Amino acid sequence: MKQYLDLCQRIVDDGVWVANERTGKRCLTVINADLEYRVDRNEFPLITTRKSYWKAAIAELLGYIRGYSNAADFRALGTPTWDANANLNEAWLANPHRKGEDDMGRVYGVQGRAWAKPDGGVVDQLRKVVDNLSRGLDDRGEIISFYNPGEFHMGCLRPCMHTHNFSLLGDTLYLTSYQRSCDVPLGLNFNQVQVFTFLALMAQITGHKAGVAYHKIVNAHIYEDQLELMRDVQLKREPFPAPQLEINPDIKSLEDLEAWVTMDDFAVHNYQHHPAIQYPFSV
Ligand SMILES: Nc1nc(=O)c2c([nH]1)NC[C@@H]1CN(c3ccc(C(=O)N[C@@H](CCC(=O)O)C(=O)O)cc3)CN21
Ligand SMILES: O=c1ccn([C@H]2C[C@H](O)[C@@H](COP(=O)(O)O)O2)c(=O)[nH]1
Repeated sequence: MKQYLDLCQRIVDDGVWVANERTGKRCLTVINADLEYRVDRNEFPLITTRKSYWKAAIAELLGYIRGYSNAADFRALGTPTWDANANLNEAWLANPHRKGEDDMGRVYGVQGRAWAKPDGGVVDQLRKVVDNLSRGLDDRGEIISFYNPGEFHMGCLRPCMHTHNFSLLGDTLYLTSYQRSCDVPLGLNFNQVQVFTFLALMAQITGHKAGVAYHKIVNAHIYEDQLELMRDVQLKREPFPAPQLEINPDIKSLEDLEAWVTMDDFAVHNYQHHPAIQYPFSV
């Protein structure tokens, strides 16, 4: 929690105002942040200085793992977080590649599970990583990348957390995740949960111990209409100790994640938090 608050304070103290054309808003911005999550100690990096809707964050991750491309599928899993980008962004609404209500296009999980090959067929990046790790192999390229510039025009948003790189040291699995753009009040609250949970789940289904997850962020920002709430409310609060994440031990394979897992297979223990803060969301 301290590293999150330090980053928020750093943006407030040292951030530079940058105009963002896509949203028409200004963002207070810093470049480069390195966060670490101790999955080995089960220190779940949930924000405690406001109520965090962690189930929605895990639902998003599960949707990416399943390769979803439709906001309705995300809603069915338990998160409305893709509704606005799928249905309220003018540029995407006018895009001829959009296949109707709720379509997100070729974003995130579509690239992770079905990256189109120029010579036909698709690459299932996640399947390859799971198969290698399951037999104890780290080929130094256990990478899942959602960043496909050749298909940006076919999706509602470029991926923000764009690359997940897994590593094996002995029987311990590590994850390094890269994020190009981070809405610190809203997005990071979710992304921390996702990086932690992704490592915990991958360790569980490939039969390894979970180690540390490293989260590398390039552009970390607070939108102008979020600043007051962050500076004058959230940053004035004292954090509570980290809670713990419990994952149903019956989840043993990628097929389990695809077929039957729901948010009921996740529980958080000892989550003490301050009251919710509703931050404005920029589409
Ligand atoms: N501007 C922006 N920020 C983001 O963080 C973001 C995007 N756009 N677009 C793509 C996804 C969608 N994400 C989202 C979208 C909404 C919330 C949100 O409204 N969170 C609320 C409540 C969530 C709930 O009730 O389930 C929160 O208080 O955390 C969070 C992340 C993260 N990403
Ligand atoms: O997982 C996510 C997804 C999105 N965001 C934020 C970061 C930015 O504020 C917007 C995306 O806008 P771009 O113009 O494409 O950078 O969404 C996030 O923090 N985490």
